[in-house]
Amino acid sequence: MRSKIVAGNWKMNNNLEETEKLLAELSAKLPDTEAEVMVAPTFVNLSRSAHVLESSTIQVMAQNMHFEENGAYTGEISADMLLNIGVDTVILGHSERRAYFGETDELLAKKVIKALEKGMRVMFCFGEELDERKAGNHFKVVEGQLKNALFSLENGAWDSIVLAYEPVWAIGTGETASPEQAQEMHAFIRKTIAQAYDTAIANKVSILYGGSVKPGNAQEIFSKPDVDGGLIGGASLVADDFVAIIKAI
Ligand SMILES: O=C[C@H](O)COP(=O)(O)O
Repeated sequence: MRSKIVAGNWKMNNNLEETEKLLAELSAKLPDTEAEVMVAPTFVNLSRSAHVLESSTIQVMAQNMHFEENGAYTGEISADMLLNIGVDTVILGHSERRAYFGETDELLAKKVIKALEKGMRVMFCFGEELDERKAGNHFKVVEGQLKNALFSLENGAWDSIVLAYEPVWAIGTGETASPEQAQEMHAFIRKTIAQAYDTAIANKVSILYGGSVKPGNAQEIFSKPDVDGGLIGGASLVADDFVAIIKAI
């Protein structure tokens, strides 16, 4: 059975003091849930967050990592460094990494392979731009992103993959995909995986939706059969909103 997951991507927000405050608030208000709850603070606050949440059910993720073991890569962080501070899940392929830092499917494939080789879990993000949807190319774009970055993985690798479909036009814009649009794409993603691998793999992978999920729309989006939770940006920075979204699942 695939897991339900609610994950907060804190992006480049919150200093150490603010991060600790948010973690404390979240820990105090965390509802009883069968869903996995995760947060991804910035790199500078990651070690402290992992320490604070050591005995919590809230998991800590990194927002990115490099595909090499170590070496002369100024500004970069390796898988081993993350594991060393107790972080074993990494977000890869976020549209902001693709758009502002030139991350391609080919580069992401290398990062995914390295993370899996190290025994990490990968939350792989992908999704179409507005012009691609308007042109009716969204299914093709999404299929291409999956194929280029993930479809050379062996069957067993899918146990460590979580997918996050994030239509770029819905990220931070307040414009959410309708629950029907999310369901349509998630069902398509599952079908595409079933064709490339098999139905058992397609049915066990968690597929999260991301893009302007808020307390007011979470329940309807999460009620769709192929939506297994959400990757939340802005609303995960406000403890009460994030908690309301966790309750919605
Ligand atoms: O990683 C999270 C997504 O980019 C969604 O961000 P958002 O909830 O602020 O639209």
